[in-house]
Amino acid sequence: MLWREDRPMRIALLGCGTVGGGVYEFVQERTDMEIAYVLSRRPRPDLNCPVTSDFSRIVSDPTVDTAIEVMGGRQPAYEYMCAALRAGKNVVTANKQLMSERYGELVQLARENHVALRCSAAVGGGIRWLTNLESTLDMEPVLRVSGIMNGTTNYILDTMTTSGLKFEDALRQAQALGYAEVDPTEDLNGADARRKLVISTNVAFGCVVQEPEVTTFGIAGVRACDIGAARKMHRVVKLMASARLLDSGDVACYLEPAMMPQGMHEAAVPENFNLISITGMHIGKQSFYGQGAGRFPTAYNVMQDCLDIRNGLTRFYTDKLRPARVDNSSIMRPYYVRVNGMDRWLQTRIDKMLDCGIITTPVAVSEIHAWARERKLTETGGFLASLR
Ligand SMILES: NC(=O)C1=CN([C@@H]2O[C@H](COP(=O)(O)OP(=O)(O)OC[C@H]3O[C@@H](n4cnc5c(N)ncnc54)[C@H](OP(=O)(O)O)[C@@H]3O)[C@@H](O)[C@H]2O)C=CC1
Ligand SMILES: N[C@@H](CC=O)C(=O)O
Repeated sequence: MLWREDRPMRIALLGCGTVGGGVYEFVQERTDMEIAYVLSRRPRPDLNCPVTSDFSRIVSDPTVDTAIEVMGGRQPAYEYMCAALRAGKNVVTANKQLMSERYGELVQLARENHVALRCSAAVGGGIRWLTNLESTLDMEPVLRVSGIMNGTTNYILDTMTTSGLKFEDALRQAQALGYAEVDPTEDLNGADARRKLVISTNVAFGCVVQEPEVTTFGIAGVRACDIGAARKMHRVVKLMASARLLDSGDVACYLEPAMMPQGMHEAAVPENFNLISITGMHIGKQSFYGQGAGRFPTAYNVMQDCLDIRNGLTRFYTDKLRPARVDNSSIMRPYYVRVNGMDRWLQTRIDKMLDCGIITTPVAVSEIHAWARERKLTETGGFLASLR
């Protein structure tokens, strides 16, 4: 690691949009850090530091000790992160897409080059979730992680529930507030939360699971009648991520809407907030709560990672990279299902008819997700949610 205590930490800021702009502002107020470069593909007369579109200038500058990647997307972010790690620079990133898809490879690369790789803002926005998970792991095995991991969808579900806002209007507001991904379908179809779940699962259980194995159902199909059906059962619809270590060493790992009983903490999570919980062997359940998206909360988490590095941290959250499979066949739950037209599979699983949907008898997560995929449930205007 190139950190030297006799001068400020010299940061290359790769991307200066919602999150990067927040980091830029925070650094202006400090003397222990400075922005050596902003990488931008267009002129930025608003910035008071060197701006370049040439990444090779950054990576070859030995005075830069830390690269903050807040550009997002796969390329060129992946290429730049790898080059920075190989050049012996610490990397702090908020990029859940890359950290999920390239997890083992990036962790290994950081290890080989003896530099820190931190991605706290990639899960939970402003919540110090991954660092708390790391601390727990120093003490005892983690058995489960679960919670609300996407600010945009929580904002949509919450405003539909509490203010009766229409889905489209709630999404527009979430976008205007800077919560949504560049392509908001990644929030709505669960892809964004799945990435966060994969990173959390890998860190929690010291494993590497493959993203496509994590069965996912998003909230793109949710309608006011689904919110109403939940309310009649004294429940609230939330998008829940869940992972559990199985006796076999594999993991149950899935993302789906859930109707949470009104008394549960998850049911009360408002706006863009996230709530993520660990279940440890001795501590039981511990939850972490805060804004899951937005400029300053996310930039705060990036800054905290930089401070950890400045204080001498040189590693990732775990060094265990054990390959694991996903197996969701042993988790059984009743589900609320609203579908356009009954079929044989669903017919045999009806427990209760509601005004606008049905409640099933307990069904395995793997089975109902496979059915929903085959039925193209979202595409045909349907919806499902487990009953917790
Ligand atoms: N927004 C949020 O609440 C959160 C975001 N994140 C993650 O943080 C990352 C950044 O998100 P966010 O700030 O919202 O995104 P923005 O789109 O607001 O900002 C991205 C910035 O990166 C720049 N950029 C993109 N591609 C390139 C490139 N090839 N070369 C140089 N600059 C480039 C863009 O430049 P230009 O202005 O020219 O388009 C823009 O300034 C993403 O990985 C996202 O998933 C994580 C947690 C929360
Ligand atoms: N689009 C994401 C941003 C933060 O990760 C979200 O809404 O949670």
